Amino acid sequence: MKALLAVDALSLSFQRYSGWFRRHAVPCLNDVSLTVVPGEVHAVVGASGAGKSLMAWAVMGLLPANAHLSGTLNFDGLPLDAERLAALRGKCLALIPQSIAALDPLVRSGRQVRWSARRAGIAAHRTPHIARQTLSRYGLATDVEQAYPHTLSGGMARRVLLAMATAGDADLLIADEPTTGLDPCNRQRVLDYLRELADAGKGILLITHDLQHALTVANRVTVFHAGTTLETAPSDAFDGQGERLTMPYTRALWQALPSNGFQAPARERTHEEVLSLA
Ligand SMILES: Nc1ncnc2c1ncn2[C@@H]1O[C@H](COP(=O)(O)OP(=O)(O)OP(=O)(O)O)[C@@H](O)[C@H]1O
Ligand code: NI
Repeated sequence: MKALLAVDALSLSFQRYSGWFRRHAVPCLNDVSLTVVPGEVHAVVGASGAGKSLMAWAVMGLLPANAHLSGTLNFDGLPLDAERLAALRGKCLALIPQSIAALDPLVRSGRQVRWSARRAGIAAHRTPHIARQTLSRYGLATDVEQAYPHTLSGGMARRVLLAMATAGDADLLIADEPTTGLDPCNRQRVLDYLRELADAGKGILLITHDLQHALTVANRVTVFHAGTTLETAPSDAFDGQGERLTMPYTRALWQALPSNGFQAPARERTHEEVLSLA
């Protein structure tokens, strides 16, 4: 099936000044590759600082000016250059950002969702209805529409971000840690909703720390480590002792889950050891 999103050999570094004139490049991503096809939830898992959010920002064209990017990004078979990104962002590609600081503190939640719908090209007279419908889908009552972000709990604010990203019915949704701070019931509800979107033909890139919960909805899982993609495996390969997983690091992640008895490796591996198949 044709990929909705194809990230190929993506590398990223930041230019930093270490003196008045001395510049050096700080590498953050190296040879990151993955695809998202319509109808799938593709989970991206990996430790904190592995580069998962940076990849999301790179796809959305939201990196700061000192970022240097190489490799290719394709959306629906065509290169995702700056011009195309500007036209598609919010309409065809949407991001649920990791931080709730992305909400505007001075604007009521309902209005922010209406703006997102408007940016996605929905006619102005339809946006109040769409905003209400989207918020209620995530269990947010009408009073949340009137609330400013600082009066919401962390979990409620996260669901407002989710409503903003989904109000425009984008084909590709990148959800960066969308369940952080949610209670188990709401967490599963959000994951199930992402699954429903995929079943309706959308492509979902689900960035998470939580392999166990990701596996309840994902078709495929890509494992990130120290700025690179180690392996992409189908969800059903996360089974037994992980015999169908290629990389020892992926197997170790699987075996360390509570349901597998917290089998921790004897010692932490170096990055070189993680990259090797031994
Ligand atoms: N603007 C920036 N300039 C320089 N380095 C940065 C910048 N933004 C992020 N980094 C670095 O890039 C690395 C990857 O960060 P990123 O936020 O993508 O990790 P992550 O996998 O999303 O982690 P988490 O699971 O904690 O969200 C980190 O080491 C971070 O310090
Ligand atoms: Ni992140």
